[in-house]
Amino acid sequence: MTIRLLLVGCGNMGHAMLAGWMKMADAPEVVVVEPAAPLRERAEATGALAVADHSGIPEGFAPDVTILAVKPQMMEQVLPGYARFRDGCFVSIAAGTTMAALARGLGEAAIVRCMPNTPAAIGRGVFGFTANAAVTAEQRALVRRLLEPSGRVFELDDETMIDRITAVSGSGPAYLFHFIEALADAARAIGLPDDVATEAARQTVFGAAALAEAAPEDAAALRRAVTSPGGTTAAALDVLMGEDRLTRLMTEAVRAAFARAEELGKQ
Ligand SMILES: NC(=O)C1=CN([C@@H]2O[C@H](COP(=O)(O)OP(=O)(O)OC[C@H]3O[C@@H](n4cnc5c(N)ncnc54)[C@H](O)[C@@H]3O)[C@@H](O)[C@H]2O)C=CC1
Ligand SMILES: O=C(O)[C@@H]1CCC=N1
Repeated sequence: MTIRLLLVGCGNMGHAMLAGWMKMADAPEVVVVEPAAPLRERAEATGALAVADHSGIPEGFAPDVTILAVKPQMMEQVLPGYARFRDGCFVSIAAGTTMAALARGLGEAAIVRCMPNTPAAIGRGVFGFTANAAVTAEQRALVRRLLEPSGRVFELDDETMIDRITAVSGSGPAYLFHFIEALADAARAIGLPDDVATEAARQTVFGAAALAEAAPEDAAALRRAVTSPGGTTAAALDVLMGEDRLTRLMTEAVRAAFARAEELGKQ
């Protein structure tokens, strides 16, 4: 049976998920609500029907799943327009927005909090999700059917885990993108031509990530295989690993993201 989806908000993350769904062999029927005309056009190019607000949703469209993909700060004002779809299940992807806040806007409803990431657009996402007590086994299976083609799915039994995974995989792609920028800047700083610096940094991250996925060894073993005793890598790793510098920096960054998710939940 074709899944009927209502996607509310088709910005960066909403569109990434939409792109993933529309590549599924049994692609769902999707109605998108998005106020920005260029983003509606982009959504329609995938095969979805896009409307500017909830009053434009076709009469009789009864979504199995309503995905709430607006900014956390918008959620409170957006929810009342969708409470009428509570025969289906709701999936919020907003960082921080709590189950309690979602239930205040939607009433007694089956609600899933999910944290995706943008590589979902190419089937390489990471998703954490947690469901409230009203979500049936069928609805849970439906959510998995929607997420699994787009990446790795982790069901987490405690809502606070969603704020934690937000700080790791939700925000994580940005950390890696910044790593590429930083490596390219460092390459320029030691005199590589600009275009070589940019491409060498990008390709090194792609190659290393692909190898980390394909090789049977774990990351530590792969790192050791690059590191000749007394060689160049050891000199660089002394800087990164000395006093656990990079681990401490990553931990500080991830803690900041987690704290922000918790703060967003209190607004
Ligand atoms: N960007 C990312 O990598 C990730 C984002 N998220 C979450 O996804 C949600 C959306 O984030 P982004 O896509 O980055 O933001 P965005 O700003 O790109 O997308 C939000 C979209 O909602 C639309 N919108 C505003 N008011 C609306 C309304 N009343 N009805 C329907 N649509 C409306 C906006 O026009 C915009 O296109 C946020 O809650 C964020 O926490 C979660 C995981 C990763
Ligand atoms: O930055 C944010 O708040 C959202 C949530 C995870 C990724 N982007």
